[in-house]
Amino acid sequence: MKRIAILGSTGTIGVQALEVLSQLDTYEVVALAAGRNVERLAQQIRRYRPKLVAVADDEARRALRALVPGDPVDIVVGDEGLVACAAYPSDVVLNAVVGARGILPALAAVGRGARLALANKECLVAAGDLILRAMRDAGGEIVPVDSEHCALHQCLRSGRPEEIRRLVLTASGGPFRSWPKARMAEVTVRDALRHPNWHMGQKITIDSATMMNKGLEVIEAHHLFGVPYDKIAVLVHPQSIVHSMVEFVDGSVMAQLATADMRLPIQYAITYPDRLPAPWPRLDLASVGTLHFEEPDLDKFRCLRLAIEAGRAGGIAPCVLNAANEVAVDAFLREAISFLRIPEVVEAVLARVPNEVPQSVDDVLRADAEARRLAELYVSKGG
Ligand SMILES: NC(=O)C1=CN([C@@H]2O[C@H](COP(=O)(O)OP(=O)(O)OC[C@H]3O[C@@H](n4cnc5c(N)ncnc54)[C@H](OP(=O)(O)O)[C@@H]3O)[C@@H](O)[C@H]2O)C=CC1
Ligand SMILES: CC(=O)[C@@H](O)[C@H](O)COP(=O)(O)O
Ligand SMILES: [Mn+2]
Repeated sequence: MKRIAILGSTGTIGVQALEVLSQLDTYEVVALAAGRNVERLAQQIRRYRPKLVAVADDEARRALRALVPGDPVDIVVGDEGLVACAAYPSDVVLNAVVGARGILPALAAVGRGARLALANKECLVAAGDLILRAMRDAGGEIVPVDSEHCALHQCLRSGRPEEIRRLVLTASGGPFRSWPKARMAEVTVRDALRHPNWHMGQKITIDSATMMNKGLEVIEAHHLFGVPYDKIAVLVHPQSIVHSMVEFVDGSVMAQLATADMRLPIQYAITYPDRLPAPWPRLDLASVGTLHFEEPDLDKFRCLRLAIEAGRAGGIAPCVLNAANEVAVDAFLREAISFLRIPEVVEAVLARVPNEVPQSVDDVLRADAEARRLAELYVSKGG
């Protein structure tokens, strides 16, 4: 049996991961971490019998303990709890928490040489250089769960870095791909939460609607595959069947295709280098008929442009972009700001924080906190 810790076990990725593990039957779930959904976490504890669980705070711990009164499981809290779950002895840590909260557990996992199955893209955006360095120093590894990066990982299995001409990340374009720019001022939370192809948590669904998700993924790809920004392209593909492609120097293009089902990348990241049979529906290209592609509109989707610029700027700019975006998305979901204010808040915060190269994770966490403070100020100005 291999041992696995799942961070974000109550979220959309976490729940699908436990479903995948139930079918594999060769993994022992040793640790689970979640935020405040203690009812779902209690069910998971009863079924998977982890040794350690983490929840967001003491209130959640009390509520969880009341639901599993006689269970021997240890319950820890907060960011220290998340790190304790990542540090708990295991072969694989699946990081599927949302947001920059994923940085410290990612460092804890790769820093002890474990495999990090990575869904939490925000940690690489904010602290990619530090996480990659910690991974190399400890001999750990990262296998991406994000569907595009899982696709690229598969396309690159037999390739050498010097053979890559460019990575092509596909993007669905989100629910507003075909809306005229003038109509974007009318976007409601309900509209933005209607992703055309994927059922995901609220934060990433809004990121897909602004196309910030694709910008974060460009930065994620830069770190994961060590490819410079001028060799990473974004191509809109509304069907989300081609999950990404690699163009090689001789003109060959390798693509990975599959139905839009995250159980595949989750299983791949856990079992790699093994590719195991799976029960989910297969791709039927004859019934799909035609695959459609188009260029992204960087004028309509300002978040995508901002993210690419922050990635190219490097230093703490991607961390600042990410933190400001988290605050702005949260405010949009609370209906405190409009959809079009999201890029405005991000751009204003980026302009206020001087860029520098972070030397340590403390530098990153300080920049994250400062960007959040400024973003809250812009949000409180309303609009
Ligand atoms: N969903 C998808 O298909 C994809 C997701 N990703 C990435 O994976 C990550 C997770 O996404 P997704 O599953 O959609 O998100 P969800 O919102 O569905 O789940 C988020 C998880 O994080 C947990 N969490 C929230 N706050 C805390 C906290 N303070 N401490 C500990 N845990 C906390 C939540 O716990 P609780 O609910 O108990 O509060 C939940 O388990 C994101 O980074 C996303 O970008 C990447 C590609 C695809
Ligand atoms: C499933 C997954 O990996 C998401 O990141 C997805 O790609 C979002 O779709 P968009 O292409 O609309 O951002
Ligand atoms: Mn993705």
